[in-house]
Amino acid sequence: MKYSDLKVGDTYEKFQVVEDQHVVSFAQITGDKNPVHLDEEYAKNSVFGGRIAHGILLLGYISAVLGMEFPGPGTIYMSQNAKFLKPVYIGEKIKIVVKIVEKDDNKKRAKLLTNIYKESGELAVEGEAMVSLKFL
Ligand SMILES: C[C@@H](O)CC(=O)SCCNC(=O)CCNC(=O)[C@H](O)C(C)(C)COP(=O)(O)OP(=O)(O)OC[C@H]1O[C@@H](n2cnc3c(N)ncnc32)[C@H](O)[C@@H]1OP(=O)(O)O
Repeated sequence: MKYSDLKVGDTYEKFQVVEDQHVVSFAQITGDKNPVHLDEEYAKNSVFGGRIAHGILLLGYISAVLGMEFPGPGTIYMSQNAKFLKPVYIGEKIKIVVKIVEKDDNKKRAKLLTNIYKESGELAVEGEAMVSLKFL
């Protein structure tokens, strides 16, 4: 995709299953072995009632969309903010939505809405990213 192909309002959606192996691998890679992600018994007795995905793993799925699909290879992260509004459970099929909300044609940058929805349709992660698209 070229910078000139992208328009404000363009939207991309992707479904992603949060696999147990993703959570286990993420915990091993980063060292975040918080029992709410890994320990069934602990998580069952927590406020969430079951194991949930790391918030940053969820942002990783967004990163993968930005870097590989929309806008795609050449996209460079400048910033990403996020509010984790609802927990996402292991095995859930989430919907990732990326939308171009602003373009800066001089700097070839874009502001993106980056949201994740639960299977129930509830907003789980509300976020915004700024990306450089100079290298598309
Ligand atoms: C460090 C790692 O190992 C751990 C993780 O990664 S945990 C995984 C990522 N986090 C989550 O999955 C958490 C998902 N979010 C929630 O379950 C809930 O939002 C919460 C338990 C964090 C907070 O719930 P609660 O205390 O019940 O708050 P309310 O829903 O009653 O809302 C009250 C007001 O706070 C606002 N708010 C709620 N959550 C957030 C948030 N994440 N960020 C910013 N603001 C939040 C909410 O909008 C309400 O605002 P209002 O103005 O009063 O309406």
